[in-house]
Amino acid sequence: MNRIDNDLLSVQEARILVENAREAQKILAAFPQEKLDKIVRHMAEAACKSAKELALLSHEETGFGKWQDKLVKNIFAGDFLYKKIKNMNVVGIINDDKVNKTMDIGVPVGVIAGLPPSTNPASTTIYKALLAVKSGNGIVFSPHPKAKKTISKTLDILIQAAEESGLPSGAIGYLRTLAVDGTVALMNHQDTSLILITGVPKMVRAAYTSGKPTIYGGPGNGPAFIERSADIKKAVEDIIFSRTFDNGIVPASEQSIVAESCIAAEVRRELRENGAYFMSEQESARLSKLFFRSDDSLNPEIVGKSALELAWRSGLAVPDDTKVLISEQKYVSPNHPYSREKLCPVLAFYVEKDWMNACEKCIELLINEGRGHTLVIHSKNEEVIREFALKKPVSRVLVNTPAALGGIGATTNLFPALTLGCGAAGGGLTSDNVSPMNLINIRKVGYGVRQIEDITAGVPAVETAEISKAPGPTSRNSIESTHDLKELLQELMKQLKWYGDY
Ligand SMILES: CC(=O)SCCNC(=O)CCNC(=O)[C@H](O)C(C)(C)COP(=O)(O)OP(=O)(O)OC[C@H]1O[C@@H](n2cnc3c(N)ncnc32)[C@H](O)[C@@H]1OP(=O)(O)O
Repeated sequence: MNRIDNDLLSVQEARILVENAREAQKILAAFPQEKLDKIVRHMAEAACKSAKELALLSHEETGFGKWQDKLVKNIFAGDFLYKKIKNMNVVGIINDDKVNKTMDIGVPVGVIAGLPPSTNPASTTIYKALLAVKSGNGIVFSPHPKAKKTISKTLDILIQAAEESGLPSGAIGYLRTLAVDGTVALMNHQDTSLILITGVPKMVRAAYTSGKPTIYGGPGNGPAFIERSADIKKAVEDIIFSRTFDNGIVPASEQSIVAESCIAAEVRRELRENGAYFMSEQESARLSKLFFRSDDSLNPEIVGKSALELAWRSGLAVPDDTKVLISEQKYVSPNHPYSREKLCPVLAFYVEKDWMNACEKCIELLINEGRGHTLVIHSKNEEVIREFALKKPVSRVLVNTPAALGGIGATTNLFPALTLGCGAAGGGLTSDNVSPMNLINIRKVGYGVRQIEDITAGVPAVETAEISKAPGPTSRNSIESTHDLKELLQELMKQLKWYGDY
């Protein structure tokens, strides 16, 4: 098939998939929460059963990360996330305040366009599919072309389990013919209500161009600040663990360390003891040539590769037990390769004289890239932690934990999520760890009716304008004298009634 035929087929397919999902979602919208929950449970069980197979396939197909850590993430989505959402009320009456006489009704948004990244193809697909069904939505996926086999296989497993337990056919679908045109058609379709996208900068731009509400996991570039009161040994272990988890592919993970000068020597020593290799200036420059492509985008060749492989590729001689490559840096700039996100086990290392300067350095780094994402602080000083949390342009401040796992809610009590919102700071719709609650609209019901006397009770008389006594619309010319506010409101109510009668 030539490229034009492929593009046309993909567009056609996208249309049919969205229309099918729309029809199926109309049925799904009438399902009570318990019925949706039963389907979600079967999907989660099926995902866990195939977690290892999918982890291996993902690694084999993309070459990103480590299959063992991908297995952890698949189980995280299929089991840990499932346990978190299983008792949540998302659709129907989700809040009934009998005292204030208000009610919240969770209403599915409709059909979602889901785009998983090549870096976490199986786990993010499981996560998005569970969230969509839990919230009564249809979802049509556009698999990332570099992880097509993994995403298709994951979806085949989930769809079979879901449809066997009552999901209307077509509620979950995916494009078989992959092309940018088809993905754009999916996002632009009039029946697509929301786009849920993780990674892929070019597709994020296309999503925004569609004009549809878009929830996306933005780029990270989070620094880890080690403050003088920290348990340095534990902080370093956390950072190395996090930075090497799935070979540094999780956007919440640390991209740099900022240490106070009074503890810098000890931090360096601990880092070396835990498998960090501090590169010379020349070695740093050599390695950095691998980071970005000529169009300045991240080079996929380095993504999710081990420190040893990166060293080998750039001709650096490093010890065999090297886990992380570190470059000592002073300045932050958009053109500086060590000031940006790299999705591999490389860290920049900054030394600042005190926590206030460290605070500024972290802000500089985040403004440079990763605005709205995540930062981590290692400290026992609650005052510093609070000050840090108050000032940083991020949506997640993690304390004394590995950022890769803390950010996604594995080692913290944040919502377990594989799409981490970056809020307005990062140009996004939400700053949440995206949950099923982000995939519904909330219909508000107010039935505790307040009388006009209740509104005006205790309101002092004020200088104001009179409204024409005659029935009909008020005009500026009818302002004649002064009345108190209570009279004014009563007059307004009369006029509103007149409109009603009319
Ligand atoms: C838990 C989390 O939040 S996971 C988030 C992980 N973080 C990221 O993904 C960071 C941002 N991603 C990236 O920078 C890149 O995707 C990388 C570096 C990881 C991989 O880069 P690459 O292997 O070159 O793949 P890339 O994602 O750019 O896509 C390759 C091509 O497929 C296209 N493509 C991607 N997804 C789709 C899709 N669903 N449909 C059609 N085309 C697609 C891209 O537009 C791109 O087209 P181009 O070659 O014309 O530029």
